[in-house]
Amino acid sequence: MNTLSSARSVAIYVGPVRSSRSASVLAHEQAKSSITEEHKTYDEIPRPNKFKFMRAFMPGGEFQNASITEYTSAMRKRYGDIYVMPGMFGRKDWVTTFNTKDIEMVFRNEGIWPRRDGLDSIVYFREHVRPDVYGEVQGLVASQNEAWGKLRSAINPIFMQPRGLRMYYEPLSNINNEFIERIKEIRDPKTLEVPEDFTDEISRLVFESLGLVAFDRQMGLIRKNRDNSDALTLFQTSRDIFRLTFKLDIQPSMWKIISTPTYRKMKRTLNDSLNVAQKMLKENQDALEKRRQAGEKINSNSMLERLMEIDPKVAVIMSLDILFAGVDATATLLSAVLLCLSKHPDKQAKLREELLSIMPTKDSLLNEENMKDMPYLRAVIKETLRYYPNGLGTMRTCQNDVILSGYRVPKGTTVLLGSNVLMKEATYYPRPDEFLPERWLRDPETGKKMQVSPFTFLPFGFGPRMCIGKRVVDLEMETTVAKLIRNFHVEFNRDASRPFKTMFVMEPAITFPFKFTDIEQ
Ligand code: HEM
Repeated sequence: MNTLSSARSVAIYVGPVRSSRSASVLAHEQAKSSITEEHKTYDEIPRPNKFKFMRAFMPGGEFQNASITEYTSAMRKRYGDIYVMPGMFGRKDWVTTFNTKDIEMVFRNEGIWPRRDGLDSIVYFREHVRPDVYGEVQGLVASQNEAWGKLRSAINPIFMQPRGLRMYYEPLSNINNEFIERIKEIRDPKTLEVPEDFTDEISRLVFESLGLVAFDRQMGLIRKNRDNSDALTLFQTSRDIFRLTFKLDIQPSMWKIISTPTYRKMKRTLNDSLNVAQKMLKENQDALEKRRQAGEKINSNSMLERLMEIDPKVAVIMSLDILFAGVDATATLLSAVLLCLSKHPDKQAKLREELLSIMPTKDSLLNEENMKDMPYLRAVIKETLRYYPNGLGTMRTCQNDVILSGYRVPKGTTVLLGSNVLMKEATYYPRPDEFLPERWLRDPETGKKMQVSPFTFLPFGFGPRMCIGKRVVDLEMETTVAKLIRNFHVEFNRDASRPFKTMFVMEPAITFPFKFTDIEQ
């Protein structure tokens, strides 16, 4: 069955997603007309020797344990703002660029169905190992071209409109209350510090919140049901997939030639998560059916039910993608916000002042209305995304021939866009090493906002293929940070000179035993 055109599915718009077709055609024509023989050829782009590059990732090699930001920065120093990372073992060359004009050029020419390759091991699993489940619906992270366009058009209204999120304020508040109880339970009564493995607690909180969106239920992993085995499988697998895809798809790997232990682990991990997700969503469907049969009129309009309306298969795939794409990135962002506020107590006090005016009591409920009045909270989160960039940037496969830094780059080339690295450069952000949420607010004297090059602040990507979870992240981060800072004064009394490393996305490199002191009022 073609799941997306089945009779019960919502009307699906087959066309450009958000961006205008004519704008993209125009950009393509402009890009084409400006390519001349005077431009340097693709082969002239600086690059390391393929075998030397491969050896650098082997035991004893320079990049053996390097994060993606470490090895791309080392290469940038050696080759400049644009270079080729040679392909190997069935993976194509990737051009990497740190030039804002190139980044803009690639995005402006991304076409109506922007293509982001790079997760080949997941694509392979979905296409060849479990076609029985995925069939024509590969999910947003893995599909391309028209198949991606159809799916994204169907799902966009569910994720990108604020009204879709309204119903989550109350259950999210319950989850945050549970997290606060958990902090009080586990912190040392004398030092008020939480245990070293607190990042696991943060991940459980984020998993619980995203699980609410993905599976319409609270799994209980924070306190009530910490050993829930299905939930633990989903929790663990969604985190493992990221690490495995880094090893298989970003670092040189031979899995396309021979079945490596890492690929076999990936296959088991993907199968395990799929089995649990299918089981859970079947339980949801059965429970709904029972209520329907009992004469209940069901109109919860949750995100999951709206996905089910499109197709139950889309719901399974999307639920898994929410956890895979969302848990680690959001959990690390929350650790980073707490760290920034701990290391900058003046900013924390300023934020609390704002919170006290909106939340007179510690259990004041947050809603769409009062959340609008929290500009400093939003500035703190935005500045954390700049201060601790989550990864290098994103990728696009060029849909047209383009000129990047004066070189002719042919259609079909994959380009790694290193925009996140630019967020720490003084050329674009004055005083880049200072944590200054104020840079995102209007200057009280001039009334002006900082001018930022739009192609240097893209933590959620760009254009029709940008992160579909951005609004969910905003909701989750804003409600949780507000609740925590309203309840506790947070400190971190350890060295935090290198707190994160970026393998595929950023992850903690140290433990985070924060100190949580209750706020009196
Ligand atoms: C701090 C947290 C997060 C960050 C920094 C982040 C960042 C990103 C980035 C940079 C992309 C690529 C965008 C592009 O290529 O233009 C992306 C894609 C995606 N993200 Fe997120 N993300 C986060 C959380 C989430 C969450 C919570 C969800 C789910 C609710 C999610 C779902 C997705 C999906 C499904 C895609 C693929 C979209 C597509 O290809 O159409 N992300 N994210």
